[in-house]
Amino acid sequence: MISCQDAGLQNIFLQALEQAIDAAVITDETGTIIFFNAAAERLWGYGRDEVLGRPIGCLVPKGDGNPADLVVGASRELRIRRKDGATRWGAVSLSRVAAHGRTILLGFVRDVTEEVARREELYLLSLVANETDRIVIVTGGDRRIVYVNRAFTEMFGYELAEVRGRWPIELLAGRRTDPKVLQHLRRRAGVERGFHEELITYSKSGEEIWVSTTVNTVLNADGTLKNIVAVLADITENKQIEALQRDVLEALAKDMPLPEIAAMICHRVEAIAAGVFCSILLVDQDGRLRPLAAPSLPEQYSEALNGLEIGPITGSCGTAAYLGIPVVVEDIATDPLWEAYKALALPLGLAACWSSPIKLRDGRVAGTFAFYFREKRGPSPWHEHVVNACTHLCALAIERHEAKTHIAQLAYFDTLTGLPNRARLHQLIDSLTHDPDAANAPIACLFLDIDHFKDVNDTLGHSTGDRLLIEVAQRLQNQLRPTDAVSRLGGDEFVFILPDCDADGAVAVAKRIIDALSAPLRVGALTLSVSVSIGISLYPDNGGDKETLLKHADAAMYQAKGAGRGTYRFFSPEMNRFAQERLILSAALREALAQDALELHYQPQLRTVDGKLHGVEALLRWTHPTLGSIAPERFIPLAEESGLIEAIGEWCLRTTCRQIAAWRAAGIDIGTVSVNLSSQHFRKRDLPRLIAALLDAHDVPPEMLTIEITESVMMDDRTATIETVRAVQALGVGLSMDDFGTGYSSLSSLTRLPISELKIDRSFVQELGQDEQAQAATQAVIRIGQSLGMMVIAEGVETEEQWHILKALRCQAAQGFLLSPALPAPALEAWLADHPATARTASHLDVAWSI
Ligand SMILES: Nc1nc2c(ncn2[C@@H]2O[C@@H]3COP(=O)(O)O[C@H]4[C@@H](O)[C@H](n5cnc6c(=O)[nH]c(N)nc65)O[C@@H]4COP(=O)(O)O[C@H]3[C@H]2O)c(=O)[nH]1
Repeated sequence: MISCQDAGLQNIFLQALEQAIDAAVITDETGTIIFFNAAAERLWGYGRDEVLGRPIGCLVPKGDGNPADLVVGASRELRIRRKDGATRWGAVSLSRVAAHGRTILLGFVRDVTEEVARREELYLLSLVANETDRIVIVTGGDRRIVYVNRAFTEMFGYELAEVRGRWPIELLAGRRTDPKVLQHLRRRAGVERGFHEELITYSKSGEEIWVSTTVNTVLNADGTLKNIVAVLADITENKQIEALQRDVLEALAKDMPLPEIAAMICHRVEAIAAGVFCSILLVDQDGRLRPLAAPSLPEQYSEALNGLEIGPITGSCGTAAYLGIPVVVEDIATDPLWEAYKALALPLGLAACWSSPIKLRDGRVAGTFAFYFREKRGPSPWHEHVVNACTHLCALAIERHEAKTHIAQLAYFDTLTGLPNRARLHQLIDSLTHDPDAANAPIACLFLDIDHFKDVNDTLGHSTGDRLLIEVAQRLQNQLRPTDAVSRLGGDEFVFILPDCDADGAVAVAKRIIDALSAPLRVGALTLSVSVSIGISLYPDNGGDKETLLKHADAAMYQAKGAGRGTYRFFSPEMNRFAQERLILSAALREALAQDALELHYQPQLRTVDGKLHGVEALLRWTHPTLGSIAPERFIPLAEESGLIEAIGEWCLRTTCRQIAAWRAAGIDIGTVSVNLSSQHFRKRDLPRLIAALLDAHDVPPEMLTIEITESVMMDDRTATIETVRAVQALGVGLSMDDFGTGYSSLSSLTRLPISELKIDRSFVQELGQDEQAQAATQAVIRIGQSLGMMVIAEGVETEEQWHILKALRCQAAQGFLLSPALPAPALEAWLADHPATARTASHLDVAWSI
């Protein structure tokens, strides 16, 4: 107990201690509690009776030490253990009092639990602000910086002291900062809560940093601005990748060549990912690596990889391409994948290589994208991020390149033979004739046409024709010097362009080509012999531009054809006239058809047995207003080439039907009328319908019409042709085989189609009486035709002798100048009137030679 000489004063002191706001605890020198005021009772939750006489240690949690050991005079915080088990914090100030030979310890304790908690919270918050990678900037209500965190200092290089009081935007914005974004920031900061912007900022040293910023506004209770809190993240690398993506897409849109795009990707990636050497390789169709870009690797390294076959243990790239998965080699020196190749990489200081396959949308591995490192290591997540973006970009670029190549292939190359096409040929001639280095150097242009190709197409079918063209193209290509080019213009026409080649050189090449093609070609199961006709024109003498050069070579080619085929001819000015004439004729023929200026003449066919009329052959005549009469042998091939032949055939059929109807109406018995149709008509399935409609429209009995077909129709084994011929025959119309014996057809093939009539070609007839073999051949044709139940008619009978021989050979009918040329309808009628002996009798149809 405290004793005091002045009991009154003692009492005052005790009252003061008792009523103190802070808890007051007094212990004696042994640490035993001798005083515990009311505030202490509240703080600890103990009544004083429960603690007086107990050691002071009972007031703090076990293990926190003895409060009596606290330094006297200093203020300390210690934990308080309350009676209810809760813990609170108290700030203790301790005094030692010595009087009357006794020493006591007086401790005042203030409850600071809330303060400690707030301080802890602040400490944690400061951790958040300072230990994060995010940059934090806080401004006051005047928008000037009051706080920046450690990340800010690390990123921008400014200490808090340097930036305090400055405006953040003015501090960080710079040359390339988007002014619009700055304007947004100024307008929204301090007004809106939680908005984002991305902008370029600048560090103290001037380094450009892309940041994404989130800005929050803190207001006072009265709504005035208290703080602005901006949290920034460095997105420079993402932005760099985005920029790279954008630039690659732009480059693609601008049609930048693939190697340039690849080099750009490498350069940019090396700038983003420091210490990396980039390499992009392509995988070709044979599974071989082809360097595309590796701008920072020595050229000889890329060259060494060129042509390397991909496989399961082929370094990083060859293996990645082979397996289709990324391959990480952290140590080239020891990794088995590099065993065979490390000697290439190690001397260059390349220690590690990580390669990823570039996969296209169809799953095909088109190439590899690789990172080489100088130290042994694998990729970081950031590297992976870059590579993911880049393999995607590379795939896009390669796909685009392939699509472009394919389009160019379609646009500039013939799909059948793979040779350059006409468009490419034009480009080539232009580039040669416009090359200032090769000014006036002669260029030879060789125009090739396969002889009788049409017959192959018509008789053996288009697929055989196509395969023949492929074989021919192959042989032609084998004749090329490295500087020469051969292209296919279409059909069976090929053009050679021989730079720096004079007339002698052109002859040598022409001969070589003719030779090369003279050996039989195997086309599937067939062996075919082909020959070519070649026209030669020379630049600049025969033409100073591509059109003229080609036109003149074409004209020369026609001369080569005319000279017996299988040979070559040089262009001469006369040929030009000939070629022009062909053009003029073609246009004039079209006009004649449109203006109904063509005519049909009819040549009588008489039976040899009694001289009576068997029928007539309708033959086309064209008289040009200035050029005069033009022979069908000139204009029919033109019509076939220009596609006019179909319309001409239709016109002939219509005119014939109309004429038959007119004769029938006039009571003139003309027998059958033969109309010549080209093989092209039989490829149209609507021919039977057309004939049926014309017969019907003019009320012509089908047996009065005979269609003359050529051997090429008979040999055409296309289903469409065979079906059309059969459908025409099914109408009741006769089918006559024209010019028999002049082409490829064999007698046995006669049975394939429902032929009712055979015409012996006039080349046989003209030899009758002079050549025994011709007579034997004619006889054989007559016999076989008749044995197949066909009518046999001889063409081109010009002499009595021929007529008598044919009669003796029992050829049933004949036509020819001896009897009558082809005549216009009125003239024919007059001829018939003048030759009453030819008049048909009712029984004559039954008369036929039999063998
Ligand atoms: N040397 C000689 N020739 C004679 C004699 N008798 C008739 N000729 C001619 O021989 C040709 C017979 O016609 P082709 O063999 O069908 O040969 C025809 C035929 O293949 C074709 N042609 C004629 N008209 C047409 C037609 O309307 N359409 C089609 N597609 N071709 C036609 O043109 C070829 C030639 O017709 P044209 O010049 O009219 O020539 C006709 C005719 O005038 C004679 O005694 N001696």
